[in-house]
Amino acid sequence: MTTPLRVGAVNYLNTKPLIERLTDFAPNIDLTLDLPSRLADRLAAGELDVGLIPVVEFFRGGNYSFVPNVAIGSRGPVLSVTLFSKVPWEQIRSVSLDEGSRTSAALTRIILQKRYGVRPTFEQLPIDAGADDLATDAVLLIGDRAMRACLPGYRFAYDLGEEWTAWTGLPMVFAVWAVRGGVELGAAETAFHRAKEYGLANAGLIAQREAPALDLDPGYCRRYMTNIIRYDLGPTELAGLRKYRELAEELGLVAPAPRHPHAGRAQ
Ligand SMILES: C=C(O[C@@H]1C=C(C(=O)O)C=C[C@H]1O)C(=O)O
Repeated sequence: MTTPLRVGAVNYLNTKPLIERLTDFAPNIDLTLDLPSRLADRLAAGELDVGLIPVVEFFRGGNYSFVPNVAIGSRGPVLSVTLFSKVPWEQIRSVSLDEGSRTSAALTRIILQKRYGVRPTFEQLPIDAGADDLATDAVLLIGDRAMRACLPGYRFAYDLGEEWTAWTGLPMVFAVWAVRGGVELGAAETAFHRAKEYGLANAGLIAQREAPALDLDPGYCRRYMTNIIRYDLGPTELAGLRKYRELAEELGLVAPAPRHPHAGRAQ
């Protein structure tokens, strides 16, 4: 009997291609779905062995590794990470942050402070709370609810993937399959790659199946998964990841990476 591998994935449309038939490819995987922020907390608490967690939490984790070449990212607009704002960037003084997010919550702080020179106050927006009528100047939404949100009371709808790439020229990586230190993936590692390949080859079918429950157009869901979200973690995505880490470190959002005394900065 193989020991079960406790795997947690995000319950958003963008994740479906990564988990399609995952448990068929590795029957020892025990898969649960949750918010990205909660997956990160559960992985840190040792309740999961592998989690599709926000990259900022990957950096905070210390002893994690990741499944190579799999990610949730974008290059340019991402369509599902939006800062709705009543005022332009420079005038934002208060922000509500989606409870499900950690990467984009930190990204919001980074862009506000490093790109626009402002340091607003932040509060958390509970996952079930409506966002139409908040007292804060801006509200960050991610995932499926960001894709559906219209929020006519907010003058601006800033796409943070688009902002990031326009600013840095690099892709943005939001989440990776993080593996807790000491966990051996064994044959399951192949399953993560097979599931991704299978899921991406069947993005049209996934879109058709998932769209009604999301109350979204199937063609829109298909193009989101096929043309907008980037599931690879290649050299340019890794460069984007390093840039994000560097900025997050500068703001004290993650602890500085331990560096070999004689080695140059990994770049
Ligand atoms: C692009 C997205 O990436 C998500 C954003 C995350 C975050 O902000 O912490 C975490 C996981 C990703 O699934 C999205 O879901 O909209």
